[in-house]
Formats: sequence, C-alpha cells, structure tokens
Amino acid sequence: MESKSDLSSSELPQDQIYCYGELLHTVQMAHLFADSKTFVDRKLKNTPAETIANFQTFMAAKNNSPTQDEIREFVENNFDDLGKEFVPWEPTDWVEHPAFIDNINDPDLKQWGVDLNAIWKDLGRKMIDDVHTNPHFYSIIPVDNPVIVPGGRFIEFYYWDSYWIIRGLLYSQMTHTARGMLENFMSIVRRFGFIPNGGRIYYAQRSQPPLLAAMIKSYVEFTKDTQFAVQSLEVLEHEFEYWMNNHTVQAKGYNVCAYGGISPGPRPESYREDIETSKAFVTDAEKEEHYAELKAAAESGMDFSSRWFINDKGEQTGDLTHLKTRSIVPVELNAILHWNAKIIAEFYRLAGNNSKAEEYENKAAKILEAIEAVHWNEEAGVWLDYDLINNKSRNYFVPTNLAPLWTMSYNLNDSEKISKSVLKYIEKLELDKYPGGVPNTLYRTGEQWDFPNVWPPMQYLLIKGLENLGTTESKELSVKWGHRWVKSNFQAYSETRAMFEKYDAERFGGHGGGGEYDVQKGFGWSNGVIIEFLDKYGRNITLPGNGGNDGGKLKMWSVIGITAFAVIAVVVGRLLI
Ligand SMILES: OC[C@H]1O[C@H](O[C@H]2O[C@H](CO)[C@@H](O)[C@H](O)[C@H]2O)[C@H](O)[C@@H](O)[C@@H]1O
Repeated sequence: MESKSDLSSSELPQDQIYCYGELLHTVQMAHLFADSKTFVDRKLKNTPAETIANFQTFMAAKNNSPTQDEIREFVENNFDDLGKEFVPWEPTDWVEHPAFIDNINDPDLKQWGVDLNAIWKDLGRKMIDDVHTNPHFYSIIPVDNPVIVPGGRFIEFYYWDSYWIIRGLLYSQMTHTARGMLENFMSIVRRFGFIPNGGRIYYAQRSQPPLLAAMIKSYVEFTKDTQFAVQSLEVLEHEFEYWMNNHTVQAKGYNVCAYGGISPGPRPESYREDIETSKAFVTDAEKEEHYAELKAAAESGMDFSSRWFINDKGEQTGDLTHLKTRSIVPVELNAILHWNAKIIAEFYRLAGNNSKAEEYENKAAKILEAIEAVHWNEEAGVWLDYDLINNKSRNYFVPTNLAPLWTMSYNLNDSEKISKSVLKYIEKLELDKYPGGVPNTLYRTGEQWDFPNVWPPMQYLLIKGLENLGTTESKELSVKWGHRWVKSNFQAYSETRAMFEKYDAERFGGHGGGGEYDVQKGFGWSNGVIIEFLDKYGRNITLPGNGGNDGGKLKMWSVIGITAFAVIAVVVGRLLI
C-alpha cells in the first residue's frame, strides 16, 4: 500500500491550479465569487498545462495587473460551471417506507421521518465517466461508487460527516449505498494513505477525525457481514498507523495525537479569507505558521472555534490570529484512536488472528493510559484538552470533553464515579439550560464552532455518551437531551421545511450562523442523527399539538393562563364590590 510520504511527493497536474500557484492566487484574490469554494470546484475546459499557458499569456497581455472584470472573463473562458462532474442519481436501494418510520407514533414526526428519508435522494451524487478517464480536468477525487454528500455548498463527501450519514443510511435500509461509500473510503486509503478532509484534491493534505473504523463497525452491526470487517483490516491498520506516525506529540511523557496538516499556503477553498487573517503577521514564516494552524483546525472538523485559541496569557480569548491548534492535545482525537484500536482488535478476533488482536488490545490499553494521564482532570471531573505551550489542562467547555463516554475510553468499572462527576460538571456549567441544545463552547466569538451554535454530531456524542455510561441518572439526561434535540430540529423544520448543518442553543428551533460561509441546508449529518433518534425515541415522543407535553412551552402557557385567570378574578371582584 502507498504511504503518506509517497503521496505527498506524487504531484497531480491540476494541483498547480486548484491547490497553489499564481493562477489560484490571482483568481481568489479578485473576489469573483461570494464563496471562495466556488472557484476551486469548477472543472477545467482545457488540460492543466493549456490552462496555465493561457493564464501566462493573459497576464502578459494585461501587464500582470488585470482588472476584476478581465479576470472574470478569463475564468469564464477557461472553467466550466459548477457540478459538471456529477450526473443526477437516485440511490438504487432507496425505499419509500424504511422500518424506522414504524417506530414513530406521533403523526407529524412520522411524516417528518418520511420527508427526511426522501432527502437522501437529493443528497446523492454519482460521478460521470469522464472524471475517471480525464481526472486532471477536475478537483474532485474520483471514487467508484456514488456518495451521499452533506448538501448546500458541500457537494462532495466529507470524512467525519460520513459517520452520521452512513448510520442514517443504515437506519434507512440503504445498506448498498453505505457499503459503496465505505468501499470508496477503503480505496482512498489505498491510494492516499489516509482519508482527506473531503473529496477534493485541495483537501488532500489534511484529514478529519478518523471515524472509518467506527463506520465499518456500524455497517457490520447492521448487516452482520463479518467478512467485510475482516476484509477491511489492512486498510484500518494502515489508517491507524498513518495517525500514529504523522500526528503524535508528547504530553506529560505520553505519546498522544494532535491535529496538524503538512501543506504550505492558505486553504485553497478559503484562500482570500486566510490571506486576510494572515495580514496580522509580519514575516512569511509567521504567515505560514498561521496557515498551518488554520488547516489543523479544519482537520479537527471544528473550523473555527475559540477551542483552539491560546493567547499570550495562556487563555482561550482572542481571534483567529490566536489559533494554536497544533499545540492543543484534543480529547476526542485520542478517544477515537483508542476506539480504532479496539475495533481493529475485535475484527482480528473475528478473523481468528489472536496475536494481532492482542497487539491491538495492547495499543488500545496504552492509549487509554495516556487519556487517563493527560486528559482526565480530577478537579474538573471530566476529560480536558491539554495545552502543550503552557503545559496545562484547558479547563474550557467543549462537548468533546465527554468524548470518552461515546467511545467508551475509560475504565468501565468506574462508571458510577465518572457518572457522578460528569453530571456535576454538566450541572455546574448549566449545560441543561439551553432550549436549542448544548452549545459548542460557552463563548460568543462569531466563529461557527462557538456559542451559540449547536452541532448535530456533538449532540449525538453527548447523548450517546451519557447513554453508554449506563447509570440511571446519565441515561435519564441522555433521553431528555435526545427528545429535546428531536423536538427542536422538528420545530426548525416545520417553520422552514429545511434541515440545517448547525442550530442555535438559545432558540428552540433556531438555526445557527457565523463563520466564513452562510448556514447550509440539506443536511447529511443532521438527517442521519435525527433518523437514528426517531428510531430510538419515536415511540415515546408526542408533540404538544398532538396531545404530548413540551416542558418549557407548556409551563409558559400554564403561567400565562393562571396569571390571566388571577387578573380577571381580581377585576371581577373589584367590580362586584
Ligand atoms: O470551506 C470552509 C470549511 O468547510 C468545511 O467545514 C465545515 O463543513 C464540513 C462539511 O459539513 C464539516 O465537516 C466541518 O466540520 C465544517 O466545519 C471543510 O471541512 C473545511 O475543511 C473547510 O475549510
């Protein structure tokens, strides 16, 4: 299998257009499109070499300083419209009435389940043959099987999104589509050595939280296809080694992993934005460091968040110029890698290879030891990220502080003790008080992974983690948050007929905002999470209009009713006197 270093030396001809270089710089800095991603997603009309030659001729003719309109004309002459790489495609395994619908009692939620299942058809993408025969005309990474994409501006696969999308597909009985996506990922690991952030070559120098093993485990649990688990082992091992070899840092004397890409320059898909923030730095070397921090944050999936800020005082206030992602050891990355090692060990047992299973059980035990030593914080009563610059824990709320509950990366004999301390932490931070779900941080910065935005994968992590913990109290809170998430997403859907990529903690049924692009609709992981929750909670949720009660709203109307009754009684009483 090719390794990461083989890949980084194997240049693609279209890299000089989509990933770096004068053409990319000139077009992206001309601000032709409201969204910088639009340009790097457009197909070439000519070969990369011809396009570069056309660009050089164009620049020479314009004395190297073309106007915005001239650059626009160059782009129109040399690049095709968006979306040329796909043909309309309806998943062949789509069914009108998957079984999860029968687990929903409330008629409105049932209809919503039907609607969400239908959205899979809008989010499906199949590549045209030309992508395979002439890949150099495209920024898309060719894959054999159709994929389900997040939606909106995200018209290609995204790595960690696919975990929740694939689970949603499995609940929707679309095992063939799910299997195709998994096979794509396996072929990508064979070709690239790892899985890029998303399905474009400009994402190919960084990954996202490594959830392929967990996706395959989900598939195997649903289909009982243990053969597939065994067949995936070579790829899973390779991906695991990629993370261990390329992302390991030392904290408190332990080997742990942190996010961090390897490519120079701004993110191609947000080129102008990155050049803008880099203006705060003087030297080219400082600017390069800044670009690397931005890309590391993108690799985490949480782009961007005060979670990654470290200012001169070692605190998390600041702005994007304070990003120090590479110097923060993230709880969830190590928890997910622990999960990976456990899954690989389990699959080796299925394969009957006990010595390999033991090897991976030992690796899992070592990671667990590091998680306990580096991340568990007795005082806070939870796991915390670790700051490598100031050698201290970051006592800062992010849902990922509870990630080990989701991946079961703790000593299971300590469940009662952990449950008490985690629930105390939740109470102390008043995380239960938000009508629209648990926010990503408690700080409002305008960045999309900060307050008040609530993200579906993080609600899932919390709800599933509390359920896994298995105490009466943790399970109660898990169900409460699960029901609230379903109801609040439904409220947003019934007002807008849309599913959003992120929501608003402060408003029941409100969608999120902020960051460098408009809030997107679709939306892969949102639908996946809700479909799973409708399957799980659908029998026990009844909407207020259909006879159910809705805590907050019901209380509010009771208070209004009682107050109105009291006022009328007083007025009538006075009139009678
Ligand atoms: O173009 C800006 C950034 O967009 C992506 O990030 C966001 O959307 C992804 C797809 O839903 C999601 O995986 C990620 O968590 C979001 O923050 C992209 O992944 C980034 O690399 C990109 O810079």
